[in-house]
Amino acid sequence: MSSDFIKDRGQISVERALAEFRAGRPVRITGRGTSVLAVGIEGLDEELAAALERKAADRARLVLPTARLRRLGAERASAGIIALPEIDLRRVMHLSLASDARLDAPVGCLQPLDEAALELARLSLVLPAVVTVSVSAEDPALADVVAVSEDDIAAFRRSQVRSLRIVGRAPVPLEGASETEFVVFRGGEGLRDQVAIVVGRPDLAQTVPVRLHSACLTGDLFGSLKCDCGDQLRNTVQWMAENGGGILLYLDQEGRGNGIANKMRAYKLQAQGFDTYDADEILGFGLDQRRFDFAAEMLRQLGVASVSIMTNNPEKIAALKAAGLAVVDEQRVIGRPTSENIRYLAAKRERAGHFIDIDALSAHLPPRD
Ligand SMILES: Nc1nc2c(ncn2[C@@H]2O[C@H](COP(=O)(O)OP(=O)(O)OP(=O)(O)O)[C@@H](O)[C@H]2O)c(=O)[nH]1
Ligand SMILES: [Zn+2]
Repeated sequence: MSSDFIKDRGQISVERALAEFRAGRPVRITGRGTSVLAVGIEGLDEELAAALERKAADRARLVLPTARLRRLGAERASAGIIALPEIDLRRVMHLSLASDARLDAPVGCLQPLDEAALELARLSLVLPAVVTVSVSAEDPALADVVAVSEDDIAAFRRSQVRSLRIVGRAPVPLEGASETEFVVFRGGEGLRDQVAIVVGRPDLAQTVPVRLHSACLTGDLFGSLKCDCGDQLRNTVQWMAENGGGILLYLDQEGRGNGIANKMRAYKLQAQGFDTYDADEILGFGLDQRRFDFAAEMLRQLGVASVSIMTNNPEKIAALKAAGLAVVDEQRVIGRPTSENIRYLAAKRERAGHFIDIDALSAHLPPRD
């Protein structure tokens, strides 16, 4: 395509690669004079496995993140690979996903481009488990496979913050908050636009109450009893409307940034007794994959410099401070405790240091029906 239409070739090639990964098709990753074909395990079937093996210049590799390798019994500081003499689908799925799986081979060090393949999986919100095979860069049969460079993958998240821009805004009266404006940004994390909800008329020259709210379909929309997000969302808007206004950032970070499909996989594991963080670790996710640098940029573009942040999450406070915003004070945002979410809230406090008073919450648990 002519350069008239292409402004940021690198960002575009990553966006195309994300679409391929989500469709379960392989992508060719290039860099350091080498090339690999990479495919997320969700897209793997017998036919694709055989095609990869035909193209492979050496043995296929299953690339797994630190969290998953830890679950398999290998304590490591970085991701690693398990060599695949043959791409045996049953073995690949078991090693990548089963909650009772243990290592059946030594873990090797990442080979060039393997980490880029894993980052592509994370960015495309599929399971963070990838099969890679080294291939020759000149193979004509790979001409129609979407190619992307290792460097462009590594730079993508930063470019998404840099390119963040307002693409639309309009008044949307809400129940209990009639003077509200939705401001839509393109860029940031996730695969959809981000929305800043300006409640009332906050004086941007003063300290502005703000909340960084990660999207939670189950809680925000359907009133899930498994978390406190829906209450936090509505209570925050209500409080802002009654107290001089504020800004709620509604961020495309479903599932602590892992996406709704992975959150449902985690919920299925939670139904088997795992807590919210162990369930994520079984799937290969660390404690919390989210970043909030782009949220700070959204506030900056809205003209906010000094904030009173409404959260229990120390990571969010630290992120706004690191981005240079003045965090003047913090307000806790607590939803109703339920017998289904009290363990989730306790885990956030015990394992992620959230400022949640579990004893006070437990005292208000509704009687078991
Ligand atoms: N992976 C995973 N994500 C979850 C689970 N329960 C809720 N979430 C997600 O957790 C996030 C909660 O977002 P927030 O309420 O903005 O943030 P927080 O980290 O809880 O901190 P606060 O600002 O104090 O609420 C959303 O992305 C939810 O989809 C779970 O069990 N597993
Ligand atoms: Zn939730």
